[in-house]
Amino acid sequence: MAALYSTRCCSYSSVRSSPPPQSYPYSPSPSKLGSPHCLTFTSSASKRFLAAKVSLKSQSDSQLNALHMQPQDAAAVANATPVKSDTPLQRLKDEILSVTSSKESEGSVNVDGDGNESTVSITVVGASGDLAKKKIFPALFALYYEDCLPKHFTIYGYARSKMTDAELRNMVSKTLTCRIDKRENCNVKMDEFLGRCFYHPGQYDSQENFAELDKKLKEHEVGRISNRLFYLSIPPNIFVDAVKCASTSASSANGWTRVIVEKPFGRDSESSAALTKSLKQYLTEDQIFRIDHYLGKELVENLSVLRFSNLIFEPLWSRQYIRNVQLIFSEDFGTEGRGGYFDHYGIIRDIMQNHLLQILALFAMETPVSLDAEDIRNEKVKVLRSMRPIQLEDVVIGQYKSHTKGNVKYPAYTDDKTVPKDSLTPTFAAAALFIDNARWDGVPFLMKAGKALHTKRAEIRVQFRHVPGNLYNRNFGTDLDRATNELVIRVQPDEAIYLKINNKVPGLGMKLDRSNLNLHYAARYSKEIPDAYERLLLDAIEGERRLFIRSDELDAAWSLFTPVLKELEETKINPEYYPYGSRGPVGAHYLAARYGVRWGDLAIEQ
Ligand SMILES: NC(=O)C1=CN([C@@H]2O[C@H](COP(=O)(O)OP(=O)(O)OC[C@H]3O[C@@H](n4cnc5c(N)ncnc54)[C@H](OP(=O)(O)O)[C@@H]3O)[C@@H](O)[C@H]2O)C=CC1
Ligand SMILES: O=C1O[C@H](COP(=O)(O)O)[C@@H](O)[C@H](O)[C@H]1O
Repeated sequence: MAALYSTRCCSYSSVRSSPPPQSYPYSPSPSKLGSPHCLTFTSSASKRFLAAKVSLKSQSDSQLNALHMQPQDAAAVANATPVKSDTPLQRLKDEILSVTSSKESEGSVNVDGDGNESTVSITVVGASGDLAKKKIFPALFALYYEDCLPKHFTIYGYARSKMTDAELRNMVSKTLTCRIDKRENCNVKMDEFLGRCFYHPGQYDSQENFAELDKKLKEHEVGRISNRLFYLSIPPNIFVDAVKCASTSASSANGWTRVIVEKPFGRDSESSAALTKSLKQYLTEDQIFRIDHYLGKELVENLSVLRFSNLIFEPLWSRQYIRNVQLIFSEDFGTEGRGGYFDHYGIIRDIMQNHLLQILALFAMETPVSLDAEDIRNEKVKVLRSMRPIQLEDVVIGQYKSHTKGNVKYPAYTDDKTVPKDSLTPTFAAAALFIDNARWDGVPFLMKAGKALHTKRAEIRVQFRHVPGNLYNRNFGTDLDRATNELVIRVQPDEAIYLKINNKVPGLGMKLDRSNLNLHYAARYSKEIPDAYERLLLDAIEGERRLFIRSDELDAAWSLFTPVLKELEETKINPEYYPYGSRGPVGAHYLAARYGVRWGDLAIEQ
């Protein structure tokens, strides 16, 4: 369960610009801020308290509300002299006590019921690789810098490459950066952090090597309750071997063991189901944290806040007012260096089936019962399962070709040595999707994703319907589309949420223009936005599953895309070639036009 305002006590939560409202169940006292110990209390106890309060709500709303409970009050209730068992107060007490004790071994507690301290060991499997260097170690350092990691933690790198601890530290140190807005003691913190990083060389399919790792982890855990997180930052063909060895030879004996799995989770329904089945031989669903790093991005996380905590959006969030929704991803670089991987997957599997579809599900879901991970994921699955099968004619694919600009020659996709010269793999795709439910019936959700385009951007564009009988129609000439409102959620770069409205240009005449009501993050918030991997790693440590993909979500996502992917591949559809650095194939415009849509990112004023 997660709260709208972070319950985390580490300064990570300082991203918010104003304090939580008084009615929120827990505001950390200043003395707790920054203390690694309080991670336990804020994230676990207040969540459990909320769970207890929510489940009791139906019994006696007014009486419970009258209690004005805070976690400290909850603790007081829990310690109070027993009262008659049928009163709301006693029931609340029972609930708090039972929820607190039942899942203790699961949460990121630092102290168990008997006062024993626990420790978290994080093993980055594939530590010598690109993702580990680029994202995982820097994110772990950022969490350490922000005092978000538990007091007792150890980080192990594991890979086949021969490296000493010192060499790993040297490698990692080159990738660490300080926050732009927080540099105080950064070098000291870096040294401290590196001192907690170790390396163990080993094969991914060797029980023996993982048993050696286990031995080393135990030395660091010095008898404390051991919680272990394995991050699989390795190619997918070795996921199962690594999971088998980690779970049988290096899982925790007395705490939790969790495994973060990176995408790709298969390449179609069958391979994904096979992967899930294999993983579940060694892990329960609760132990598997399938990462989609787009879910950790600030503005994606904010989608629910925008929808469910502002009166003005949710009433408009349906076919009645929304004409179309656009999910746009573009990168201004190609697949250079990753061609081998990419050619096996293509842009639909790389971006659409996961990142864009996840955003779509969050955007379109019904109001969840609560912010609990299962409630949110239940609603997302419903959306995915309500989606109409994608028709081949609703998909456009493209591949970038070489282009010379000035004196620079940009390569074609197939110029990459690891890509077959005759590859038809799409580096661009656009698709029209539909959700056949009461809320979204008939509303096109247009997706567009591409590599080697003119810009790097990820955004959600919501185009609203025309104002019926608009008194000012004549001010817009024949182009009524220009008069419709558009909400843009710019996920990256330069995060922003802006709403295009019609406005009178000041003056004696009646001239209208379109202006933006603009929430520009850089202007509004002085804090640096944490990288998605920071949020996701912290959630995995805390056992928060809301931003990870459940297996039924994954199945539903693959069921939607597998048939059309198969059709594209079996019929060997030729991609439309577009120059490196361009806006992509014109076919995307024809596709949009078929549904009366104009891509929002083409407008002059964006
Ligand atoms: N890089 C990125 O930006 C992203 C990556 N991912 C996913 O994250 C995972 C890791 O990505 P990335 O770091 O780029 O991967 P790498 O190709 O860099 O591989 C990671 C490590 O795995 C080992 N390895 C590589 N190939 C093999 C092989 N064929 N057999 C056994 N071991 C191998 C290597 O370590 P050693 O030789 O030392 O054992 C390597 O350093 C992958 O699943 C990828 O799809 C997801 C999103 C983005
Ligand atoms: O998962 C992936 O994401 C990256 C884009 O991530 P971003 O956070 O930099 O926007 C993409 O380049 C890569 O192809 C894909 O596998």
